Amino acid sequence: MSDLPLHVPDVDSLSTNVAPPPLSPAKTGAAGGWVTLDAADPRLQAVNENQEFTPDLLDYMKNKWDIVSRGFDYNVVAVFGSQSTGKSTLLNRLFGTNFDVMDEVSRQQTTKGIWVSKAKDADLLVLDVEGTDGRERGEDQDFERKSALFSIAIAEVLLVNMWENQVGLYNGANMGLLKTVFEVNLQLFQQKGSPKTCLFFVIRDFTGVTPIENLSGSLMKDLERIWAGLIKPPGKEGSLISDFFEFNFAGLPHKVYALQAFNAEAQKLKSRFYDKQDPAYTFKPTFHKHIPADGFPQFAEAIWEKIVTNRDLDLPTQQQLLAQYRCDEIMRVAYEAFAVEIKPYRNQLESGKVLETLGKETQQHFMTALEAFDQDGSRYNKEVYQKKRGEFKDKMSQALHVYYVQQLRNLHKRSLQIFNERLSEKMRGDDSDFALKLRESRQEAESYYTRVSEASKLLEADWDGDEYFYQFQAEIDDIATQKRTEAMNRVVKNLDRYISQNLIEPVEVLLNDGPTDVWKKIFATFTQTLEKAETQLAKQLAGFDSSADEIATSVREMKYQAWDLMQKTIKDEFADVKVLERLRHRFETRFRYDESGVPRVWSAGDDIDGPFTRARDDADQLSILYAKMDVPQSDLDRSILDDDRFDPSSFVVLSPVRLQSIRDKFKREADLLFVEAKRSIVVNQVGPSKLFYLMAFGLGWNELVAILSNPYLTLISLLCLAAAYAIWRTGMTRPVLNVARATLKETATQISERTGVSLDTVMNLRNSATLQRLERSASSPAFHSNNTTMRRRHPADAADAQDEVEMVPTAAAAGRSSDTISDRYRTRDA
Ligand SMILES: Nc1nc2c(ncn2[C@@H]2O[C@H](COP(=O)(O)OP(=O)(O)OP(=O)(O)O)[C@@H](O)[C@H]2O)c(=O)[nH]1
Repeated sequence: MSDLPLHVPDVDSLSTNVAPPPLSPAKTGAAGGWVTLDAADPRLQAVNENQEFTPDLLDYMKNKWDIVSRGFDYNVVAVFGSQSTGKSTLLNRLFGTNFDVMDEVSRQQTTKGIWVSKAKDADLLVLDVEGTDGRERGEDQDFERKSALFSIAIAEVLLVNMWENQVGLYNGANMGLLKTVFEVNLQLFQQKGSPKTCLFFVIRDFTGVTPIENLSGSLMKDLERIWAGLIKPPGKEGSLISDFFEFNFAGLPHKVYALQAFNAEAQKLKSRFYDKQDPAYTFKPTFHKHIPADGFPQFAEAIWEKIVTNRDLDLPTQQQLLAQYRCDEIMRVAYEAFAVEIKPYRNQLESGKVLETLGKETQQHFMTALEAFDQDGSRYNKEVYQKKRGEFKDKMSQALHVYYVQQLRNLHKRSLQIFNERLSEKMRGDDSDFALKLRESRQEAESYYTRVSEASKLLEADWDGDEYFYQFQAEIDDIATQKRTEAMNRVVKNLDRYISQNLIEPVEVLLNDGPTDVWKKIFATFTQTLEKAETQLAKQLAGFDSSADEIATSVREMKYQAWDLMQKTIKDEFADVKVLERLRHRFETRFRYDESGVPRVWSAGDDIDGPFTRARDDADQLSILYAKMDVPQSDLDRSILDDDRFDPSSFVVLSPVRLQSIRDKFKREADLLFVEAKRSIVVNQVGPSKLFYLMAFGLGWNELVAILSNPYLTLISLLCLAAAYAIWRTGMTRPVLNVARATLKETATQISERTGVSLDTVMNLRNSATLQRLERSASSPAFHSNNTTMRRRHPADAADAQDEVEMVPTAAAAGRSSDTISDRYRTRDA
């Protein structure tokens, strides 16, 4: 802080000591916007009309004012107020400066820009600032805001100069301007612990009618009200105006009409700036900005730069405000009409429709609304109008963008539908050329999407629908992959069908025939089928744009699946029952039929044991043949052998234990068939002997003669013979015998009822005798020599055997082929 001299120069002497300042027109002829003064003039234009900061401040502070070496011992005061309110006069009076004072006659603005000078006899920098509300700048408040903010930021004391009659006025007292300045100052320069600034209100032409306390109270109310309305930055929301400012007030009487009083009050006021002992001394240490004097030029320049580049000060003029208000109003009306016009599209779009003419129609509504806005809005401030026009276009564009997005969503669904429909049409029942069909369907769907989405755009807008299109493409990719997989599965399934048709039946036939090279033939069939299937698969997969790798993998998989199918087929075919059936079939074919395929009817003396042994051994050999796939594994396709799932043990079809079990079962069945054959001989042998006929003839001679000698009996006998012949000739023998049997049965029933003997006993007399004979035959040594494993039969088996004996001649008589053997087995099993 400078030690200002205790002597306060007399204001009158100051005014007389200072040479009258030249009028401004004489000082404004310099180039580059700077006002040049002669070298002796100690004033400097710190900021010119172009808002440029002087490069000479340091030079002035050093060479002209000798203040640069004062460290912190200097002060800064600035003035703020409306134009031509005597600011420069006040400064000159108080601080002995020689700022320009307005010419009374022309009454034109004097101070332009910001001027700085040093106070006489004090280390005090004084800033004279261009007045506010000047007619020269009109509505452009830009500079006055910046200069006021600059003054508050760098000065410890800001003299707010105003006429007494301006107190209480909002604009007249520059309250609006101060509000803006406070707001920006708070944002830009006020930190926690920042020094306060003194706002020193100097009421000019003060009459004293209203005491200064009342005027100051009124001003404070206004100031607190505008402070309350400030937009305060975060952290300072609850701050008070007194946190940043202190306030002083002083009244100066009319300079012309009360000159003496003016001089006296000016002298007192001056004392408050010069005399530290004055109780009302103004420059308190708390106001000092703590900038050393040699850094002040840089500090002031930096502050100015920050202010001129701050956008918050770009506030509108009255014209602009009016234009804003009117344009907003015009925009509101135009937008309402526009909203009504476009509303119907919303409902249609929300119902999922694709509106192919959406872009064209909304464009028309857009242009109509814009024209309505232009018609009225264009009459107002061009800058504001253009800005609002842009806002209006944005607003309409945003509303239509919602429609556009909904349209794209609907379009997405519709285009996918088109894709699916086209692909399904092309693929109907035909999976060939899948890739080509897919490409065509996709192209159709995509071009539809692109065409409609482009047509849905607003010409003025820069909407980007790419993201939606990519989503659409991604979904097509997913569907295409799914369809491709489905189609490929169908191809593979068809191949599976082909393979099973060409594999299962031939394998079954080969196994039934059982040639000695059965496995070789089965493998040959398998390899042949695989080769054909591979060719077919490769050909079909080529239509899917499959890579060579993909095809190779599919072929490998197909081959292994074929092998798996063959294994399953063989497993099914080698269930115990089926193997036994085949062995039995083989045995019967050899044993029951001769080489020409004619069924054998065994008669006494026939060699049964020989054919039996050969047939049984032949079937037994077949079982051994079945037990293992008798082919080298290397015959199998390499890719099957290399597959992880391949099991080398799968070549063993029947395990030794199972094989033995099947052979045992088969031998038991063969033995049974052997017994059947033996029984059939016994049955054939049963019948009346020649002796029986001779005895019957001898014993019946008398009855024959008696019949022949009696004409009636002869006639009856002849009739019986004729009837018998007729029955024989007409093939009615069996029905007649059946009738006879039924009669016999009925007779036996009657006898049983009357005699009390059981019916079974009566009916089975003949069979029991036969059975006994068979049992004896079955236990003969010849039988046992051919069947070492045969065991003694249970009586219950013997009863079964009897039924079989009766079936043999019946089957043979019906001429059934060997194919019906299994049926007979089933009958027997049941
Ligand atoms: N009535 C009255 N007139 C004054 C007073 N002080 C100065 N004037 C006159 O008012 C006119 C303007 O004075 P300036 O000091 O140039 O006013 P200013 O506010 O600096 O003007 P600008 O720099 O142009 O804004 C001059 O003709 C002064 O003689 C005052 O206290 N009362």
